Amino acid sequence: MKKLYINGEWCEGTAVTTTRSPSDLSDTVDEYASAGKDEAERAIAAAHAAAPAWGLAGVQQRADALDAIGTEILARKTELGALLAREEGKTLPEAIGEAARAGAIFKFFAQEALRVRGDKLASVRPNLDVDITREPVGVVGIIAPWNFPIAIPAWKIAPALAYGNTVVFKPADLVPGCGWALADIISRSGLPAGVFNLAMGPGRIVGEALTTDTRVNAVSFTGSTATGERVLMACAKRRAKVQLEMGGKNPLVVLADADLDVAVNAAIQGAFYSTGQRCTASSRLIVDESIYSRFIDAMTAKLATLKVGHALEQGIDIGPVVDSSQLEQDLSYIEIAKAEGARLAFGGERLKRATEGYFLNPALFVDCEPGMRHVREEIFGPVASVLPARGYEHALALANDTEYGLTAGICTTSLKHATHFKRNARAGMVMVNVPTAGVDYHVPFGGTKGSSYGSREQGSAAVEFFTTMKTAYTLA
Ligand SMILES: NC(=O)C1=CN([C@@H]2O[C@H](COP(=O)(O)OP(=O)(O)OC[C@H]3O[C@@H](n4cnc5c(N)ncnc54)[C@H](OP(=O)(O)O)[C@@H]3O)[C@@H](O)[C@H]2O)C=CC1
Ligand SMILES: O=C(O)CCC(=O)C(=O)O
Repeated sequence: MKKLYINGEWCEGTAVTTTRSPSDLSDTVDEYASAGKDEAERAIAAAHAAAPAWGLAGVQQRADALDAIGTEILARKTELGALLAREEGKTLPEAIGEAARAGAIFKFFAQEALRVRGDKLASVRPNLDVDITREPVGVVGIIAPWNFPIAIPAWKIAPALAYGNTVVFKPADLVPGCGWALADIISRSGLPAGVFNLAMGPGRIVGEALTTDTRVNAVSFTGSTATGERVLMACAKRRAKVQLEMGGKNPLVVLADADLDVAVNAAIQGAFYSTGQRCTASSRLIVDESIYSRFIDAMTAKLATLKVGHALEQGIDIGPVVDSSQLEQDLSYIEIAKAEGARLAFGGERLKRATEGYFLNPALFVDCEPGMRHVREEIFGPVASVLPARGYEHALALANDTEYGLTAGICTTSLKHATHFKRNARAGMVMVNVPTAGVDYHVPFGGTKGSSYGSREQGSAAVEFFTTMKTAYTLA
């Protein structure tokens, strides 16, 4: 059984979680210790005790530890990718790519640790100097989702440690294996005891402890809107710093002048790769009516060539849905869409394969209307809705007609429309002729409206969340 990591030691939990591969329910991935209230409390206490010394540790020590973590992840990316594919159901190439991304993130923040800047200004009063410096926030609680079980923890843990904070990390209960593997690597990086702690366990116990315990100074969360709001309320009540990345209902606009191959590739990758289980997925395809039928024909032809199957099998394009409740959610939205009058142009049915798993044929709904539930609500599966648009202005209005604002994409050969869309799409990230999903690791990530709350993650923007400013006045 894989254990919890608290105060530099591997320890038992109060329960055991057994995980199975969504590609093959007879394949038991492993058994993991699950923290109860006591272990969550011990992890928080360890991070709290370690915070003052780590906050004052030299930046070289932080940079060395992060670089060592990044090096080991990169050296073992194939093995980590195989674990990820087996546990979460992403295809092997996607999973290896995610592991490599996590390694690159640790290496990026190893360098960022050396670049924390301050400022020095003349005072408005005589004989005074003013210094502005950044300090660690203290103890950071990290609550991660299942859909990027290595990369998302990496982009929260790496900046937290780089800027001198201590960490209690709670992976999603569906994917403790990836969280454990990351913790195992971190445990060998030379960090002092208590600086990093792994508390696998249920959200309602470990997650709640992180959001309500006054010793946790900041919480970084990615997951559903409902849980995000709960986390926000608990943190706001005790004035803890909080950062939320939640849902998306991302539009991909395809204009009349788009290169059809580019548009179809962007739509297929953005909507269906990673089984559509990405907050950046293009779940709304908004297509100019003059190329509407050509686009749908090309999409259905391409969809018919995609292979859905076991995540570890060679040549598979789309792995299984992560678990039975996500599959139920996907299937129920497929029924809702049919009942709403959308036309199912492709897929939508459960598929049988050699192993028993949660395989779903990607679903493409066409002739959708903006008010339909499946067009407005996040499904988080391989289901996309096509809406016809009457020209650019109408397409932009449809794109912005959502309570979310994570990513927005456009396929066009017109510089004028691409430039206008970049300025006017109400989203935190805008893509031109590339899929809405799949982002770089060294630039800010986050959305507007209902998708995000708090300052941006990733890149040099991460310093905002993981540090606090101090202004010092000195008599010269
Ligand atoms: N935007 C995104 O990136 C993601 C969005 N989602 C959306 O969320 C839906 C449900 O997925 P699900 O995994 O259940 O998402 P959740 O929001 O429930 O889970 C995200 C994280 O929050 C934890 N958590 C659960 N309850 C609490 C709580 N009361 N306090 C603090 N933390 C808590 C979870 O722990 P535990 O796993 O133990 O429950 C997990 O680590 C999906 O269908 C999808 O729509 C899901 C994943 C990512
Ligand atoms: O699209 C990506 O690269 C990142 C997506 C993501 O962070 C998410 O789905 O939670």
